Amino acid sequence: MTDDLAVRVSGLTKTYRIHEKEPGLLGSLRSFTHRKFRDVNAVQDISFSLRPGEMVGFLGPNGAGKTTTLKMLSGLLHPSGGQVLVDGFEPRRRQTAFLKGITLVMGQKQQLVWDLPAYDSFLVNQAIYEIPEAQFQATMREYAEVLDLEPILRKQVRKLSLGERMKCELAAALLHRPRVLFLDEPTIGLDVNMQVAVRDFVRLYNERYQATVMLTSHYMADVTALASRILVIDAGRLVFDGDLNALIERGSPDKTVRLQLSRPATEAQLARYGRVLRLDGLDADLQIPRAHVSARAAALLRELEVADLTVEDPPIEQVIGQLFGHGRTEVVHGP
Ligand SMILES: Nc1ncnc2c1ncn2[C@@H]1O[C@H](COP(=O)(O)OP(=O)(O)OP(=O)(O)O)[C@@H](O)[C@H]1O
Repeated sequence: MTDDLAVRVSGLTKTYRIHEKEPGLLGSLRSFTHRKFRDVNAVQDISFSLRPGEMVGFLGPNGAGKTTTLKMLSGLLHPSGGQVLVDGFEPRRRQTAFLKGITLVMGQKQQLVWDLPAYDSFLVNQAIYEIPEAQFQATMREYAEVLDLEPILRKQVRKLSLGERMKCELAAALLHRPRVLFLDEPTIGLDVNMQVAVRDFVRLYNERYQATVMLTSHYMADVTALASRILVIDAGRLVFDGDLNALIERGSPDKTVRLQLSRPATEAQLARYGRVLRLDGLDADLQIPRAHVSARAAALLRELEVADLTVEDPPIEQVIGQLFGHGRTEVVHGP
């Protein structure tokens, strides 16, 4: 089957059926005769598509359905409804050609063998994915250089730091040079330097191999650095699909203007331009509606003695929080 899209998802749904047991011994006994079930609608009727080479941030609060979606896209879970094509294949069939074209990296799970050096796990993956020796050597050289793996390749995985291990996990997961990457919290728990190393590697891989990347992360810096398009899922439903900037505009009608004054001003003076969020000596932050920012900034520069003025969007975490707060159920498409 051929498809010019890397990922095509239509009406994707996953319902988990969970067994509910009443508490206590009596509850346990009763559950033998009267089994009670409850359905959890983890993913509800979501549709979207990704073009080859696109990098997309997949955001949502805890329990929103991100991991469930990524597992269905990788063929680890069967959907309860809807259609999925990844790289032209139906993931649930887990055909060899499909598996050779994708990868799923889960920051909280590891595939490397704990008691062996990472290099041995790379050899196992070479055999599983039938990677020709020359390509294996070339890829190893490339990844070792970019991720600085040389000093850690021969150490037992259990002796590596979390960041070192994550770098090896990524290299192992990308050894077969997949075209589609599903990355579920690849930087979780890493220190800032390691987060940047992982981020840079993903960006380089995307550029070099035109790979499609779908990424979840609780670190907004990952998302803003890698993805310009964002999908937001909340309670199993897709509530936003569009440009990161459009999301910021929609989620927050205001901008923050940061001022450094060269002569003090009173709160009342500043309040003529916008809501005063902070006034600390010569430093002040004003909240100004987006549509008025240029005119008010010009007036501030004209009418007060300003040493420096910057205009900032609110933090993306705040924007997303506001979007969820609205409790939207239909997909909002950015431009
Ligand atoms: N195996 C399972 N059986 C029953 N319910 C499950 C199972 N896995 C997940 N769920 C439920 O499905 C919903 C979605 O979970 P999922 O792990 O996909 O969310 P998530 O967005 O990845 O969350 P997080 O950011 O916390 O990892 C949650 O309500 C969760 O409790």
